[in-house]
Amino acid sequence: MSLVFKDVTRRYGDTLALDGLSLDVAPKSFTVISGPPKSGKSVLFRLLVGLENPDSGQIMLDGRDISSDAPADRPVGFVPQNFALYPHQTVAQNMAYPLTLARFDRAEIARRVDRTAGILSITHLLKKTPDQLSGGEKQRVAVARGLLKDASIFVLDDPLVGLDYKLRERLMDELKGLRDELDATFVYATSDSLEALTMAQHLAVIDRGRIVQHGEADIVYHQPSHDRALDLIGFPNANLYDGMIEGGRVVAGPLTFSAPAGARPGRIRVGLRPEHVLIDAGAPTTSGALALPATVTLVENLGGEAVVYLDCAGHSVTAAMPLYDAPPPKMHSAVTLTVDPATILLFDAGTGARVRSGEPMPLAAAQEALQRSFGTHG
Ligand SMILES: Nc1ncnc2c1ncn2[C@@H]1O[C@H](COP(=O)(O)OP(=O)(O)OP(=O)(O)O)[C@@H](O)[C@H]1O
Repeated sequence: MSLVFKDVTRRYGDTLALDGLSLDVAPKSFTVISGPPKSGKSVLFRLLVGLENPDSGQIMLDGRDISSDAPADRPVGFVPQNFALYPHQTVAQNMAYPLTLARFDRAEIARRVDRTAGILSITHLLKKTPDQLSGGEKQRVAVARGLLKDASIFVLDDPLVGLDYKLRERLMDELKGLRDELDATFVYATSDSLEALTMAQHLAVIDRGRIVQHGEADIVYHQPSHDRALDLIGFPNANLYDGMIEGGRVVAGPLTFSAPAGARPGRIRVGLRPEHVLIDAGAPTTSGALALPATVTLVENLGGEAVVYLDCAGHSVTAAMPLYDAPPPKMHSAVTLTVDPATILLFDAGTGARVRSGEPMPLAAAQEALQRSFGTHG
């Protein structure tokens, strides 16, 4: 079933929660919507399940606008962010509650509860009450309740928030398996970009009520079409510097390098992923690589890799380095950073749209790209 948001706007007083948001969700995909807190994820979902109506715009299921249909008439299952289980009811009763309200017959309710409990491995919990469950088990029950509906689209609003990492990882795997089993479309919101990258087949980056980029997760990570997508997706955060193109050179933060052919002079934003900043890597192997003296200000050792924060000519630089063949540098030590200019991303300083290297983007094209990334496809 195809799901399309078309120019959807939702305002609360002075707050523009959704700002003409457009998004095509691929049928039967596992689509993750990732964005910072307050970017509009929950509001978008409340509109989709019918708890609220948009001020303008359309929500289309298989080409039909459902934005004013009653929630019960929408083939959409919902796992909300804040779930509450009724303390005096058993897990089975908690799960069954929405179906009981919708006056399903008992046999059908029992069949669905058993099936969904089986899929989520909570059959042994069905007779327990919520106070006998761990945090992870409660979350699993809440997910099960949302999946009980006979729906073709399931909406999960940050359902793993607050769980410890191991449990989250396991539940993430299970949710992906569930999508396959139910053969439905899953739309999943998270403000954790690592979780987004781990889970997503399709990734939509939301920022201030708009989709800034939508595509395969790999592409969004490696080819961000907008500086906000680079900034919001990935850990550690990307390096971003405002700078200028002048006399055929880009100067931004600690980086100075030849401007791509035909790049127009003026303001520019420059982005660099931490894994593309090499520390004491020896003589550069690529011609034109930048060699920058820097001082280590902080090292976070994550076991297999280290995140190293540096000062480079008065600018902060973050590097991520694997630790398999070298230990991390010492605090306050002087090091040399190597950066291959081919890994540096350029963005229009005004619109934030990506400027492809070697292919300067005139203003009109940049604006068009921005509209596209804020538009249906991204
Ligand atoms: N009922 C409401 N009344 C007023 N403002 C609201 C209401 N619901 C949401 N907002 C505002 O709309 C914006 C988007 O909120 P939303 O809850 O969708 O963010 P979110 O991306 O889900 O954030 P989080 O990750 O923290 O859940 C926020 O500025 C929020 O304060």
